[in-house]
Amino acid sequence: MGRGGGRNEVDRGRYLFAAGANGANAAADRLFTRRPAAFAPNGGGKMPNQTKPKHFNNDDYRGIMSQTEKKSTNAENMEHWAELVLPWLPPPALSAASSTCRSFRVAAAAVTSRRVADAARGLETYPIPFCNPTSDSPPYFYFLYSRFSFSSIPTSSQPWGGISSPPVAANPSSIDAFISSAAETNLFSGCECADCSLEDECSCSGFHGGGGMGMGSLSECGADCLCGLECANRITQKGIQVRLKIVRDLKKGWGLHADQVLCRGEFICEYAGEFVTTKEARRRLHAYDELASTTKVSPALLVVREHLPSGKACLRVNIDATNIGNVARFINHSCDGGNLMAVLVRNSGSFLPRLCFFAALDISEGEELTFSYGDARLRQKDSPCFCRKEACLGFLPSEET
Ligand SMILES: C[S@@+](CC[C@H](N)C(=O)[O-])C[C@H]1O[C@@H](n2cnc3c(N)ncnc32)[C@H](O)[C@@H]1O
Repeated sequence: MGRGGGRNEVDRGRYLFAAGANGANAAADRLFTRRPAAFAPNGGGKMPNQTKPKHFNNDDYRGIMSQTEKKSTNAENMEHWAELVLPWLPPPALSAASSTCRSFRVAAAAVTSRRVADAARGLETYPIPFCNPTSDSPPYFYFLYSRFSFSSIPTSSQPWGGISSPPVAANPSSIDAFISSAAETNLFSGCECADCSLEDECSCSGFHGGGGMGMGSLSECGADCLCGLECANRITQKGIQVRLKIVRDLKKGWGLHADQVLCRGEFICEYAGEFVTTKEARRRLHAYDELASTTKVSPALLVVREHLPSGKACLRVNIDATNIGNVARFINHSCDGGNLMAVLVRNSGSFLPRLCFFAALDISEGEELTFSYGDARLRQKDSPCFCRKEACLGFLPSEET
């Protein structure tokens, strides 16, 4: 929008918002019922029996009416525009827009409060609110939301904080789209069970202890299976089914907390983000390190190593949730291993595993959810750890790339 155009909108918006659509209509109603003297062409005086003044016909009233209607329509248009545009803006642009006129300021405040109320943008079963008791930062963290991991950026922008239906998120089948030629060459095929919950019947299901980094691994039904999303062997494919919240800590930044009691073994969430190659992961880690020295960036690039059964090879999976991912990107590190158990989950027919979190023990409402970021290896630029556990080593584990 040009400068002049913007100013024009500002002036119109300010005036119209002050008048208000209802106020304008009410004024128009009064015009027709009482016909105040001020509108009489003779400059006033009594209008006996509420009759029309001489020389002042219905067309004059219609003219006044249509002007009033136009103003109220413009006000409605401004509000409509604000609702369409503002949810697409990242915080700096939203704040710039809110300073242009009163309608935009009101609309921007509404967008912000809807963002604070649900980090998941209506894409999960329950809203996941931001809670900031510290006031040391903006009231929410801005990122694009994806319920599941994906292999290429699905969209460069996404509305957040609007009142319309939620944005479309990547779905579990996008994982399978990233897959291997194995499925195409029919090396894997899905199950055809009548009921996959009967373990000995379904070839897809199974839990194996000690996968990558000492984690367990789990197999679930996949894209080639005949069962649907309701299948009992797709626990991790239905998104987050428990109540969570994101709480700000002065030392650790945002952290994910339980907002209900969670039982040991319960599925919490997947670590959703973008699958990147190791070369790209190295490039990004380097860039995030550089940025961290000048800005408050909080990188969320996780490297998972899965040791293959032969013991000789290892599959490395890099998941970057720094800018696009789900709320697992807020899970902080704990030196004692935390209360979450990381499990590698592979959908039948998929080559790449997904990293999923289950409750490692019973968790009370309000408790922070944490896990161990891995073996602590001191890097040159080590970051201090504030997990506040007895076992704390004093610095965060970090990946040697
Ligand atoms: C995956 S993010 C976790 C969410 C992050 N706290 C935020 O505000 O976005 C990882 C970053 O969180 C911070 N962090 C995580 N665990 C921490 C801990 N125990 N002590 C201090 N900082 C921690 C570090 O800045 C780390 O680079």
